[in-house]
Amino acid sequence: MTAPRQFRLTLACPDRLGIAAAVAQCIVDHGGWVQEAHNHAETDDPHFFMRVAIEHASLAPRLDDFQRAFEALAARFAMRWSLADSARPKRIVLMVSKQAHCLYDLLGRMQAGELPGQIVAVISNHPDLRGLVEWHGLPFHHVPVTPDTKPAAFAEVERLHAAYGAELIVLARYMQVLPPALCARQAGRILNIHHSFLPSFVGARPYHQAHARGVKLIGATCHYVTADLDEGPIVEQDVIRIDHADRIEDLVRTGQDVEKAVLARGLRFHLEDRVIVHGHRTVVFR
Ligand SMILES: Nc1nc2c(c(=O)[nH]1)N[C@@H](CN(C=O)c1ccc(C(=O)N[C@@H](CCC(=O)O)C(=O)O)cc1)CN2
Repeated sequence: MTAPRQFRLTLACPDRLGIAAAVAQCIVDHGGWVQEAHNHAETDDPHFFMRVAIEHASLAPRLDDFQRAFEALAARFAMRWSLADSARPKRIVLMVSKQAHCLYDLLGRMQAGELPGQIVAVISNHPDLRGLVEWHGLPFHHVPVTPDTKPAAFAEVERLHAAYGAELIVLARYMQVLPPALCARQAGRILNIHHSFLPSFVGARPYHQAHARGVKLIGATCHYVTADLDEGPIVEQDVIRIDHADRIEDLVRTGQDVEKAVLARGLRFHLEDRVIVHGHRTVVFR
């Protein structure tokens, strides 16, 4: 059963009286039929966040009028907003190094029609996973990264990103640090799966750190990528219990299942326009 086609309106602005009423009125004035609505008022730093799912057929006939009217409303409330069509899946470039578990999972979800987005290509700094990707009928690009070649390598990544018309990069266990300029140009459009329950154990070897520390819970974190390693706004997290008998390889095996589930959930929230970034934090209308 395919999900009903809808527009997803998301917005954020300084909080004040009448925002929700004005938004609802603008939708009704243009025949919009609301199917789902969430809002959140941040009290510490007074800000208002809203996501409204509108039946596509109800608004489509007057879409241009609605967008003009909403632009005027947005100016009145100093709002940042976006309107997405659920029938136009976002184009995704996956990046991976050698570990395949998250790539396998996302390719499987794509194959099963579960992923509300379109994977258009895979980029890796190793050749190892070419066969798996091409078996799924997707283009694979091997872009090696060494300290000397890093600037040219990421220039090639950005060229491919533009060539595929990508709207999202997903780091599915990509083990190279992205340069600040790329992070800035694609702010809010790069997701990473980090194999720890952040802010604990940043870096490339969190399972080793977790084992050494003797923690009883390990986890994974899906976050937007910024120039500051593993510091980006968090979209989704989860944990799983371990114990004294677990060796590092047991943590890696157990953790992989959490990584796959957290990345799939975080990616779906982004693809369904359920995430609004606010400074260093996110509002997620699950
Ligand atoms: N600008 C950013 N780039 C990346 C981030 C990020 O948050 N900001 N996350 C990483 C993923 N990651 C952990 O989740 C991670 C990957 C790699 C390293 C690291 O230290 N890499 C070494 C090389 C390691 C190797 O070759 O195996 C390095 O780049 O020198 C830390 C954390 C993806 N990129």
